[in-house]
Amino acid sequence: MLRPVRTLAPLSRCCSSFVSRMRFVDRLKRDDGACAAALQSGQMFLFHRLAPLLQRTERGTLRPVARRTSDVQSILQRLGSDPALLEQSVLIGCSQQNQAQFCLDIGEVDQVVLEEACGGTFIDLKKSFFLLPAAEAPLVAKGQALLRWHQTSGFCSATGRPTQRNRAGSQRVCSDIIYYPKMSPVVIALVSDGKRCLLGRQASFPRGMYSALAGFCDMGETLEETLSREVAEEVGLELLSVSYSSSQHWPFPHSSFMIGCHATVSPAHTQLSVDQSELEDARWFSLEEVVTALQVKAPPPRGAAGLWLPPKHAIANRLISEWAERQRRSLDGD
Ligand SMILES: NC(=O)C1=CN([C@@H]2O[C@H](COP(=O)(O)OP(=O)(O)OC[C@H]3O[C@@H](n4cnc5c(N)ncnc54)[C@H](OP(=O)(O)O)[C@@H]3O)[C@@H](O)[C@H]2O)C=CC1
Ligand SMILES: [Mg+2]
Repeated sequence: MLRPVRTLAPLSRCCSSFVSRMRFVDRLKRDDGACAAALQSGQMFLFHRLAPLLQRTERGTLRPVARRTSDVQSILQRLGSDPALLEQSVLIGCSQQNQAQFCLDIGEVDQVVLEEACGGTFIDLKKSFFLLPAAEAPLVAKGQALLRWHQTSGFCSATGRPTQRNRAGSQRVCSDIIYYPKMSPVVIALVSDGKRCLLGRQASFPRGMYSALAGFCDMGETLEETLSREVAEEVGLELLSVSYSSSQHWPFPHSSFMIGCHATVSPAHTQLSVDQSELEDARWFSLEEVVTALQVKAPPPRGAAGLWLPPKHAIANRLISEWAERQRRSLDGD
């Protein structure tokens, strides 16, 4: 059963400005002239070979550097780069101040020279993502995903000819074939037997880290079918129920659309049969273990036991936190 559990409060609070920003972005996707004009007065997030330009904050976190397009233009001129590079910029959104936001990969220019000119450091997204503010990490991830898509979609898979992009970069075209940016749908679920929750780890995860079970949707499957199949394949259990929680764009390894759910199994059928080719381990964890792990801020030291959960930016963390909160409330009789 699908049951939306998240409300859209921020939309209703600033509805008119939200509507105008969304319509503005939509117009820029459709109107190349309007998009070119918006670029001139827009904000630019720079990348170097898909690594975003970031600055360190006093608190030890990172934040993306947004430069005015005119500044980027002058920097490119000063460095002797082709000003036509700006035409490769891709629209990623609109700021609260109604300024169009773009991203651009300047991989052709020497990284160190560019960092000095722009004031920041290009840091691999895998290393920086979890140090970015929750409000800005999705924008950086979206920019990287769109730039990657353009870098790998230069040719039509039907005719072999070069594809042409619109000004916003929201599509690429070869005669009458239109290509749109691609995402892979993934279902992720926190499975519970009523008292405990099920977490698994892949051999590639950092030491001690366990997460909710996830799997890519096969062609033709519903969300519920994907989840039932993945849980059966990975841990040998049959689901009783599935409810939707929330979703997230996930940039690793490429663009996935993560659909987050809660799922239950019968408390009478909880014996795990882990497919070792997919998971290194899967276990049932008590509420107490999960609550303790949610408070752990850094990975446990080498050799130390203890559960470590995915960081806050990951939807897995949200699902685990929701489950813990619900369990706590039901124990308190709320
Ligand atoms: N944000 C979050 O909180 C979390 C995000 N995730 C993300 O969810 C994704 C899926 O989880 P995972 O358990 O690995 O998935 P699966 O259990 O589906 O296993 C991954 C395997 O599925 C195959 N596969 C099928 N379709 C695709 C596709 N479209 N793209 C890539 N591989 C595909 C590949 O196998 P083969 O190579 O043999 O073809 C791949 O190795 C991962 O990318 C992971 O980063 C996972 C957990 C938490
Ligand atoms: Mg999986």
